[in-house]
Amino acid sequence: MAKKKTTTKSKPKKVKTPRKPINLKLSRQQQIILGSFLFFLGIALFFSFVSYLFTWKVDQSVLTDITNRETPTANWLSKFGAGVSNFFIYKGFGVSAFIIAILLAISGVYYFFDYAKARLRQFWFWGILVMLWLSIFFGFFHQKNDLLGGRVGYEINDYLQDYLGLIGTSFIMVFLAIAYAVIRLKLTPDKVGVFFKSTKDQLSDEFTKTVTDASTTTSDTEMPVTDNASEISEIDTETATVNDQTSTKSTFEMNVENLQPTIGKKKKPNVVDPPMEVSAPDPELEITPKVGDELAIEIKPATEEKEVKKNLSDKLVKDFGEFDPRLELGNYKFPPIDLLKDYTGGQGITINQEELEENKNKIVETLNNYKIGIANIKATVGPTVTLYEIVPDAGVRISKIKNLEDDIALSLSALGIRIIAPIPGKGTIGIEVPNKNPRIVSMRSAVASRKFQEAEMELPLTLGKTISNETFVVDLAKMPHLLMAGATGQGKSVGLNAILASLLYKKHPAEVKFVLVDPKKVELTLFNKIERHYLAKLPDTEEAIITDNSKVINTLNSLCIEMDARYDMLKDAMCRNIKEYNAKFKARKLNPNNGHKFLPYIVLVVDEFADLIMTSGKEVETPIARLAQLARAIGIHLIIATQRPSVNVITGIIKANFPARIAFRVTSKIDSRTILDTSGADQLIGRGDMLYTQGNDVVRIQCAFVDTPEVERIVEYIGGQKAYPDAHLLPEYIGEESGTSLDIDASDRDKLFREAAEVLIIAQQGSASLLQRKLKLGYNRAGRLIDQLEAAGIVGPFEGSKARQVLISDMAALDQLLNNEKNE
Ligand SMILES: Nc1ncnc2c1ncn2[C@@H]1O[C@H](COP(=O)(O)OP(=O)(O)OP(=O)(O)O)[C@@H](O)[C@H]1O
Repeated sequence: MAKKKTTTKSKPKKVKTPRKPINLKLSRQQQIILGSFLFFLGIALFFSFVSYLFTWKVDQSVLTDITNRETPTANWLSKFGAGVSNFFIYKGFGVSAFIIAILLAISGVYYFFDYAKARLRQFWFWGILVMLWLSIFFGFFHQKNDLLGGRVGYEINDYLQDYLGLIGTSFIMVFLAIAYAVIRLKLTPDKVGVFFKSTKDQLSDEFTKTVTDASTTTSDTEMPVTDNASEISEIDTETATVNDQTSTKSTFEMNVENLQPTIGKKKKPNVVDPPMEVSAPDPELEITPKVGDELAIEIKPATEEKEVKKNLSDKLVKDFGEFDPRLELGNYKFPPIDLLKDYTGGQGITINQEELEENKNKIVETLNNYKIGIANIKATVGPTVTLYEIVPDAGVRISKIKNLEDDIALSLSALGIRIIAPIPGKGTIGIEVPNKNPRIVSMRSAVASRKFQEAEMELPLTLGKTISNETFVVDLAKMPHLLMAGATGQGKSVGLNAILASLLYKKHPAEVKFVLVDPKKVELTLFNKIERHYLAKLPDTEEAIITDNSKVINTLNSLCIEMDARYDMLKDAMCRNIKEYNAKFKARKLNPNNGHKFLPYIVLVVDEFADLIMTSGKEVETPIARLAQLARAIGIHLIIATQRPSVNVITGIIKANFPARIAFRVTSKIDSRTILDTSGADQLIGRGDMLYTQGNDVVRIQCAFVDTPEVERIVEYIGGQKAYPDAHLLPEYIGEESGTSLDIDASDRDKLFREAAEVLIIAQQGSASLLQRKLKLGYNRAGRLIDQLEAAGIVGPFEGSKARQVLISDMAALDQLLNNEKNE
């Protein structure tokens, strides 16, 4: 049992681990080197073999001592030549060993010029077969010459003859030769017949034509062909005979050869006599079957035109392979599934027959009390809820059952009863009744499910299990933004963690980046550990996780800048979405020198949206709405969670752009309507019980449970691995307020500017209250002075409750700074 468990554990891990396939393909350089080597090896063997044919007798005697440097050899390639030739020819395949040398040289050429290797494989296959055949064939002549068939040929031939005799062996050899001709040379008796016949016909045609032409021409004997004059006279006499005898075959046969050069040089003999039979086909002549010929047409297969791929991107991909965004963290290991806890102890759902029976009776009874008969009832047991599907008697109005929701709930004395009338696409009415002993759906079971592991999605999320106990997996990229709402303590944070964990289990750090906004300051802090792997932040900020509402505005605006930049890149690359763009970039079709780069998905998670809207209102809503409207194509997706699903938080513009919504339990029907546009979320039982909609159907899901220690283990596992040097940097956004304070003109400075600077430099403390005290100023003037000093670079930026840093160490440095300013 325990063993079994471990195997199921390791399986999904296997699926996830990004293993780089071993690339057996040779690079172009390697191909050229191998090609040259094989070519010269082939040529060397060829020369050795040729030389061996003449020198083998001389070298035979020294073969035993061939490794000795002093041994003299006659072969052109010395000891190497004598040795390999002896091996391949004498001990091997006889003279047919030349085929090996030729094959090696051809292979060299193929590799050198990078021709398709399929043909090369064919060459080797058939080459070796032919070599063996020849070697065995020459084995017949072993008595005459040892070298012809070599040892291999002789032995095989001898062996065959022992069993089959000379005749049997000969038959086999002939059979093999026929088989070769048919398979390799595609020769069939019909073809041979057609070939001979058509050659004959063609020749006869040509001859007829020539002869006819000749007959129509007068005084052709004076044609200006001097060098063939003797031939012409010869032909003339011959053809004269033909004319007389109505073409005797033998006569013409003699003439064909003589005729040809004459025809070629447009000499037209003065003869009219076409009938002829040609029995000497010229293999060089092309066969062009005539239309209407009763013979079979020979079809010349059209040769496939070779595609010329001289594209730069193809060359780059060939030389360097596709761009691999994971390469920088090539050794990154995805978190193993063991980091997650199994809350169910490996058990599935336990069905409590008694409970089912009891609930069924109560439902039937309640409905009967209202005179509603039931034709059929069926139960589907889920992790927390059981769905009773009823088919009412004919004629019962559905709305009547829907109105009885509260009565059924009362009679079942249970919270969280939801009536779905009718169940879309099923023609039944569903009554969801919570189980007495709900079962936790562990994140482990959801992550380990085949559905999640094999999900071919861009950003797969496993949210939990449906009522029929199926793992529910959706693609965030398709949503494309998600709105989550639910009263406090109903499982929102767990849901967010489940979503983040899903992505951590499926996506490499190079492929997805998170921007985490956590006004509650405690929910997402754990993810700090994976800052340099998975988080994105603004340049010059220390913490990647944003807990300060005022900074959220900058981040959102920065994301808008990133969005616009990505759109420009997509436009430039002529792609419609990030998927196409990244595919093109991976295929090296986009030049990084033109600003193109691999674009990771960016997922913005806001844990408490209501808080943000309260503090920043429009300033937050506008960029969020912009992102929600436009960012789907360029891979920025928003997940927004809120405790208070009221209309001033989830405004119309936000709702319109968040078609995918999750509702945990809420306190009122109105809240449920605000999130889902329908009631139902108010009847959930809490603890991860949720409704999910992506526009049309509402699905009830038990959210996967992932506890804080589990998340901690995951982030520690990831955080402990090699990371990028910094978090992913978003484009810089300069807020409006900061801009005004830095633009203060030197001429507009306060009269006390220099004095104030001196006070702060002496005290090395950049505080407005110090100026107030020392220079006896009011708060506003001191504040303005501090702003001017910051603009001049004398004090640092505002640091909350701490005093500002003084950037100038002494008076000399101050003088220098002010002088420099004057000179500018
Ligand atoms: N999917 C779940 N399965 C089982 N129990 C759950 C599940 N989700 C949440 N719970 C239980 O509910 C408790 C509260 O969950 P969670 O902290 O996610 O609520 P919340 O909605 O984020 O609350 P708040 O808004 O106050 O942060 C958890 O501690 C856990 O015991």
